[in-house]
Amino acid sequence: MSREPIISSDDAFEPDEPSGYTPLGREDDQVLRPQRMEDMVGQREVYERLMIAVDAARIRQETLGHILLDGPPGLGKTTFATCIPRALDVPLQIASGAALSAPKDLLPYLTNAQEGSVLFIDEIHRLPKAVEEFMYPAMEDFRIDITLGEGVSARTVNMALRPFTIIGATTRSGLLSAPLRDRFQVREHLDFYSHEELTEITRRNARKLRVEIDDEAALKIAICSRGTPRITNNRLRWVRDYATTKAAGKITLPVAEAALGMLGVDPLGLDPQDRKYMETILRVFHGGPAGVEAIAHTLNLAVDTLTDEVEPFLLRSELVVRTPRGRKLTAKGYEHLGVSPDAVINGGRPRRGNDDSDRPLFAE
Ligand SMILES: Nc1ncnc2c1ncn2[C@@H]1O[C@H](COP(=O)(O)OP(=O)(O)OP(=O)(O)O)[C@@H](O)[C@H]1O
Ligand SMILES: [Mg+2]
Repeated sequence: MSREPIISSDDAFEPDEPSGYTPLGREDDQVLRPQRMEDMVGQREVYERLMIAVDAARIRQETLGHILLDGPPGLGKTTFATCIPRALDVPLQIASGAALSAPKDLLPYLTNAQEGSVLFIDEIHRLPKAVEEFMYPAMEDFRIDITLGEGVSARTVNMALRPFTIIGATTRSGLLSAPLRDRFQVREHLDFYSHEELTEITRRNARKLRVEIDDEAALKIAICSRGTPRITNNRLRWVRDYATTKAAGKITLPVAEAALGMLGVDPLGLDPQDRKYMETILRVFHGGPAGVEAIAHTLNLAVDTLTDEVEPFLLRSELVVRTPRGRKLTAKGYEHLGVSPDAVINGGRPRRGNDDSDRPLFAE
């Protein structure tokens, strides 16, 4: 089997390389992304199961079964998908479901796939039906049917492929058709990270960015990260910038609090967009239930942005619930906005006759 990695393992970042070079801007993304499976923090059960599958494939010198990773954005789907081929020491090709509009777009990836290699298809729920159906025999039997010519002279040629692994990633596993979903031998759901896990990610990444950070400050950044490592990294970079300009480079708790306060991040880690979403349900829809399209239109946001990026963490935090009739604030949601559910009638104004009728619904 020919196994030349496209991503070589020697571009892995060495945290203690003595160059004194401090990476800046977008390069940080690559620096902060774990390069090996062992560097991944959290998702322990998913990690253990994937490692068993990877080790078994390696020991038996077999091709790894297809893997589907789903979960909200920024939780590590792409990171797992790039670490797995490294662990197997096999090449990786990367494609996006949105860019594969016809079977011919997928063809080069399939024919280029070396034996045992990995083809990562991001946003796999965006594959058109025709491409999906074209993939079925490729995934199951490692062969494809290609139609040559048109009309009466058209004929179908059956072409064999080298056995390879597809890793699919999606934020919307519900949109995947059952036949496609069933062709993945391993299906893993990534969930939000705990504060402890995000604290560990903050500490490790502060070392990589060569910035000093207190334990309380690391915990504060973790709590303010909406359970999401990508947000942890963004918050850490912002707090580092703030510390560089305002606090001689060291991240202490007051520095982290001041920097996060400037971003409008509240004690639960919600950002202004999260609060605007909750306030819209409260003010415009009287606490709900409200349809997601109506909320999205009011906020001038795409429905996908709401359902994929904003809602999962708020649902998970039990600030909002999804009911058959739409989204509703929970008691915890009202409490977080500093409003009593009883106050929300008559178009969001306090109850008539209430002594506090001039009291604003939102604490200023
Ligand atoms: N388990 C982890 N340990 C440490 N850092 C992580 C972990 N998972 C993710 N990260 C960090 O979070 C960033 C975002 O992760 P990643 O790109 O893998 O998310 P994703 O699930 O693919 O998101 P999207 O759905 O938006 O594509 C990574 O660059 C990495 O730095
Ligand atoms: Mg990704």
